Amino acid sequence: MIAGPGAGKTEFLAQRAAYLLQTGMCPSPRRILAISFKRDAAANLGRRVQTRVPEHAERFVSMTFDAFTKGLVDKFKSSLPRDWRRSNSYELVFPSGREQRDFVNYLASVTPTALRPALDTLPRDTFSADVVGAWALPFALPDREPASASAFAALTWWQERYLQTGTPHVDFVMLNRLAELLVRAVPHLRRALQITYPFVFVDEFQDTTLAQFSFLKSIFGNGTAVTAVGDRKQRIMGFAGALPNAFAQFIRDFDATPYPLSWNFRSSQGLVDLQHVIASRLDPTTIQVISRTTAEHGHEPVSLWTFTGVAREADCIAKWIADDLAQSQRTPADFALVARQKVADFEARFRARLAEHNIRLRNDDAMVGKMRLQDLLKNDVARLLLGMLRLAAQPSGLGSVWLEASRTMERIHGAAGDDYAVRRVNDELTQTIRSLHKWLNQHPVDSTSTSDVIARGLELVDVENLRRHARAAARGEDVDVVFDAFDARLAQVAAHASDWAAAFDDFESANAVSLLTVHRSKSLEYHTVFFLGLDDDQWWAHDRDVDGSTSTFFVGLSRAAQRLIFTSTSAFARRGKIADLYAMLDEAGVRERRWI
Ligand SMILES: Nc1ncnc2c1ncn2[C@@H]1O[C@H](COP(=O)(O)OP(=O)(O)OP(=O)(O)O)[C@@H](O)[C@H]1O
Repeated sequence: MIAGPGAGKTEFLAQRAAYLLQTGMCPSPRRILAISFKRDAAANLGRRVQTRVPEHAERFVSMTFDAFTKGLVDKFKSSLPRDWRRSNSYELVFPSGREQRDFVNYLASVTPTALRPALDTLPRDTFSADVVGAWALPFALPDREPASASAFAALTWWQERYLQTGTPHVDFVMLNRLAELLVRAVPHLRRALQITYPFVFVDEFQDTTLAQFSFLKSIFGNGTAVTAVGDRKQRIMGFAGALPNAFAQFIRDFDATPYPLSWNFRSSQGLVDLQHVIASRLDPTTIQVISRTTAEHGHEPVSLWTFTGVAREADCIAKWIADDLAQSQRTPADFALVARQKVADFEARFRARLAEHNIRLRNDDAMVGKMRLQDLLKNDVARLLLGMLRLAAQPSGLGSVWLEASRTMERIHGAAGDDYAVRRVNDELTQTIRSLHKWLNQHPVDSTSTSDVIARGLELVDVENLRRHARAAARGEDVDVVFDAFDARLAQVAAHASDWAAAFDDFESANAVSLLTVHRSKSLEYHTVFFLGLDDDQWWAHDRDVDGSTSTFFVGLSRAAQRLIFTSTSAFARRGKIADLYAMLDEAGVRERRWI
């Protein structure tokens, strides 16, 4: 399914899942495996299916590519061919672009003379994705040096990081390669996966890397119904090794039939017209999409606001949002501040200015412990813990929080569909919340450590059961990382809160203006989007990869449903590196408003 933003690709996957599960086309105990690139996208899709068919949600497994491959390796690593088996547990690492470049430089000193000239052809910035990711691990280590420079380079990478004595260091590309080797080396495992998952969905397929593609093909290339959805124009992971044209390769290798969609259910027509100008630049064959959303009266769909300085920008926008909220039914969560990459540059200023109007800001990109806030807030286990704490601190008026917590508990205890078990789980939840309520009353926010709160909450639920559930729901994800991140976030908000109810409310900041990068905004939507910083500072790397950068521009601007406002504080932006982006806005007739 190849279609533009807002066409309903994710919604289509949720509907297809409900259809396959309800009609028995995917009969119990078989499951659907849905693979996404972002944890948040995996959680969104899982939730959409949960809402539609709660009685079958158990059989819809939605996770990220990385969690799936890591889960396989963690569970079956003892079945790896002998040369690749390691007795030490590994350390997960994330090689930076610089490490990869340094490694390619280092190769020159160890590569046999005959292969040296070919070293220059190896990609430096995407070495891990393109070279290590492309090399299929042989069952046994070769006893002679590989004949090609890329195979030699990949093997050397494995030797330095994984095969030598000591703690092995692996990144997600290496985990992917190990998982691929596993399913090749253990036919029973491949067969078990194929039987368990007769249907596989892959969202955002345009961002698939070579390693992910070949892994998918190794397991599900034969006999499994694989549905890939995405939009070539939203390919924004080129820097991380996304295939140049994953769809063409998919159509060829999986013998797939492509279907286009030509509606946009998200954005009003004025926004769709702007999107068409940029889409046509990215793909001249793009068809004109029709908006299926009614434009609300009184809005200018797109505009460009320029300011004399950053303080003025934050001031005006905060006041404008406050006025808009006062005159409408909208809430702060209808607004997003999106930036190319450096959102931290905006955070303090906008937080302070919005606070003057009693409006909260939530930085979805902020790191809490080892997680991004957005991922933490979408995590099932974190949501359950937070839900229980919120219910304990504020026993009435949180019906939807109760419903979500009780549904999660039912899933954890495998109670869904069994009336007696459901009642028992709900009784237990009520008891837990009562007990927590008492405890919180005796331990005020200003004199209690947040880790004690978490420990108390976990004491009351069956924590081992919770761990098992978390492992099954998102294989490969470490629950302790979630607990640490939870603690970090709670400590952050508790420091300024007058009581626990306020702290837990602040934790989620559900009713806040979101601040996030374009990458984090992927697949999300907001009534009004401010696309901040249309200047060389945010877009400094535009000329290095104009297509990738224009796709990023496209992803960011297509999050808006009714209003999109670009902003700039630089008088030279129009004539700088992103002059071509400004030219597209001019072509689309976007009007500039100068805030003096
Ligand atoms: N058939 C439909 N009828 C009505 N609304 C729909 C339909 N399909 C999708 N929507 C709504 O349109 C919006 C966009 O849908 P969705 O998120 O599935 O789009 P997408 O194609 O995945 O977008 P993107 O590529 O931008 O992430 C959502 O609010 C969704 O609920």
